[in-house]
Amino acid sequence: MKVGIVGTGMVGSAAGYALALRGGASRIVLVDRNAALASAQAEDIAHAVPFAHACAVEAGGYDALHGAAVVILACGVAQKPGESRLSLLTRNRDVFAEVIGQVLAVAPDAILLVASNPVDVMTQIARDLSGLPAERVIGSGTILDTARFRAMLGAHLGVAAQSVHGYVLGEHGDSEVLAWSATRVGSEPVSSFAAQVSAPITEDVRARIDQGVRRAAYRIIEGKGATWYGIGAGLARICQAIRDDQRAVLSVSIVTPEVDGVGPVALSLPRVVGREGVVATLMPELAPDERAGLRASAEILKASAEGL
Ligand SMILES: NC(=O)C1=CN([C@@H]2O[C@H](COP(=O)(O)OP(=O)(O)OC[C@H]3O[C@@H](n4cnc5c(N)ncnc54)[C@H](O)[C@@H]3O)[C@@H](O)[C@H]2O)C=CC1
Ligand SMILES: CC(=O)C(=O)O
Repeated sequence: MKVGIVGTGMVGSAAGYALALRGGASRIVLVDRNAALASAQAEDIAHAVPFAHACAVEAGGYDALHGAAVVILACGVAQKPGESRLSLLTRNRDVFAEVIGQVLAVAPDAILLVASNPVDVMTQIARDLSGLPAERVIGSGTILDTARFRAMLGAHLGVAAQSVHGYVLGEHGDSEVLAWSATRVGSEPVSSFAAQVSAPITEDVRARIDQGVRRAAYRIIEGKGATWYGIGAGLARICQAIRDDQRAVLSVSIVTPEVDGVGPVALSLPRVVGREGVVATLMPELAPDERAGLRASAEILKASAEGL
């Protein structure tokens, strides 16, 4: 499967590297308005290939995206320390207005995989600009927040993150909702598992994990200027689900007709991802406070999109 990446800064290059290591693509094409950067990133990633899976890595102009099955959009500006994701909106909207027509001119059948922030509203913009069906314009959404939740909860419980089955819903951002009530570890509800391993989820533990997940990007950006490894791996994971028609349940963002009376709005819910993009959406059973949080998150995102 050929995967294009437009925007080859920290996120785009990390996605390319993760794709090469995981074997998520047979051909990776890097495009950036800074052509020298795209070339250098392609050459560097290509040097990881002998240690990983067979794939071709190259840089080029938009014409090199011809035949791509997925095009990752990681172009535009990123947050500075203390900045919110939503503050990037008008700047990245202008970038997408320039980029998406050029992508679709050569790769009209590609699934668009949006990473640029604020990723939910950017997904809605990409959908509007492209005219593609909603299920083929996928935002990475909370795939990263879900990974952070699983990592932190797994560490608290002393269990592999892979055995934690829980999701972060709504906005990839400040209003996101950790769906504690729908979380299981192995086959057990999280509270039952926590009691059995003597690691109870007290109010303090819950608040620490909640803030740890919600504030992760701010913390990491404060320390190293940007985040890239987690999202790079998440983008590669989504590509694998598409390439292999895995029907994997991932928390990703697409334009959704209605969430608790609010919509249409792009936000994350657990969704089944396969070759055609998102093929089904699940609404977890949530506690009343989580449900109210999800509705509030949807309202914030809808207002941001309408404010443009
Ligand atoms: N969805 C998520 O979970 C995450 C999203 N992000 C977002 O990803 C985006 C990229 O972040 P970074 O890679 O750190 O930024 P970066 O500044 O390192 O890279 C952005 C790249 O986009 C390119 N670019 C800008 N305008 C362009 C245009 N019109 N056409 C082609 N290329 C263009 C730039 O030349 C640059 O190489 C940001 O919006 C950031 O907030 C970052 C981390 C996680
Ligand atoms: C920057 C960003 O969106 C994140 O790391 O969550």
